[in-house]
Amino acid sequence: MSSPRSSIIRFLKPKYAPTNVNGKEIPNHKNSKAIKVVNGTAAELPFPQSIKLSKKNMENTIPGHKTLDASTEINEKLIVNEIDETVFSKKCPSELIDVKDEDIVIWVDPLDGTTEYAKGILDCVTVLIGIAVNGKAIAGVIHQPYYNYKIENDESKIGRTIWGLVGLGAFGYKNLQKTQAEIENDMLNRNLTFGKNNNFIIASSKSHRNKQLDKALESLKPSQIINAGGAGYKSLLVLEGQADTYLYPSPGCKKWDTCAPEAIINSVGGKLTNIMGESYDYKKDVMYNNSTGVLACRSEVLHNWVVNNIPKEVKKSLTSQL
Ligand SMILES: Nc1ncnc2c1ncn2[C@@H]1O[C@H](COP(=O)(O)O)[C@@H](OP(=O)(O)O)[C@H]1O
Ligand SMILES: [Mg+2]
Repeated sequence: MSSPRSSIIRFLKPKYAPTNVNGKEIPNHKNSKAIKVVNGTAAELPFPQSIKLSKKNMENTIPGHKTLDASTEINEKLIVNEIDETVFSKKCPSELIDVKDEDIVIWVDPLDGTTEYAKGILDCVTVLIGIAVNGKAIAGVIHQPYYNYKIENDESKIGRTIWGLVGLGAFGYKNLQKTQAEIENDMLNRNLTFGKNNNFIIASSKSHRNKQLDKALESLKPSQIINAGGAGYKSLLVLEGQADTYLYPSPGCKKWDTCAPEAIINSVGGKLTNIMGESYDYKKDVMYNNSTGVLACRSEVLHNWVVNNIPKEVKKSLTSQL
């Protein structure tokens, strides 16, 4: 049997993946001169220099708008050489041990929550690294470089890294301390009903609001709506139970926004798909846009309910644009 070090799990350790981008490498937002705001979006950000990618990564496919290609010179100082042995202390699921490099595609968003970053709303900023095998989101890293920045003066305590692997679980986040059966039962007990006021919380876009979203919210009638920036951040709200659902019934999110969140949420028993309940394909030649929206829930029961209760005209408006 192959050693776990030759398996997919090696991408989740700092040596080969930018999992260890800590607050020190992310420029101090207040002193950064590199930000210009163009049409509400930050341009000329000091990324991707702050992402550490080893040359080894370059042998895999890393599609994306803000990513590096194989010819890019990488500053040696940015390459992480230390090994995080805690990752290797976990057992790689047997079906992933012998995955071939050519079947792996890595989707990187070096800065998710761009609009919020430009506005200084720093909790929402994440670095996303999603690993797909044969088109399926299998493993992911969400790094939140400014986590705790409002309450913590000690720089070493600012920032955190959450990672997950389907078949193994997720690590580095505040676990709900409930079994998946308890989470599912809790949702069943809420008796969600179409068009009635329902006891659940939806997180959705702060900076990309639109008619489809408003229409869906009108029908689902959640008890609370959290408007927050970033696909990574909203996925963390779902992972940690601050929101029950992340819903974005609109095109705009890209594969690099959802690959890592999908893998992490799926790895704990939740589900991230398009609004029809279908998983996205993360092969290297796919369209970058997630044109049929995003729906993530920590509970599969809730996920099914939302899929079945998103108004037909909202679904139609997305599929008719394909
Ligand atoms: N209508 C739209 N146009 C462009 N990008 C969009 C978009 N809707 C969502 N996105 C992208 O999806 C991610 C999550 O969006 P939101 O914060 O609105 O939920 C953001 O990634 P980036 O911040 O990496 O650009 C954002 O740019
Ligand atoms: Mg993004």
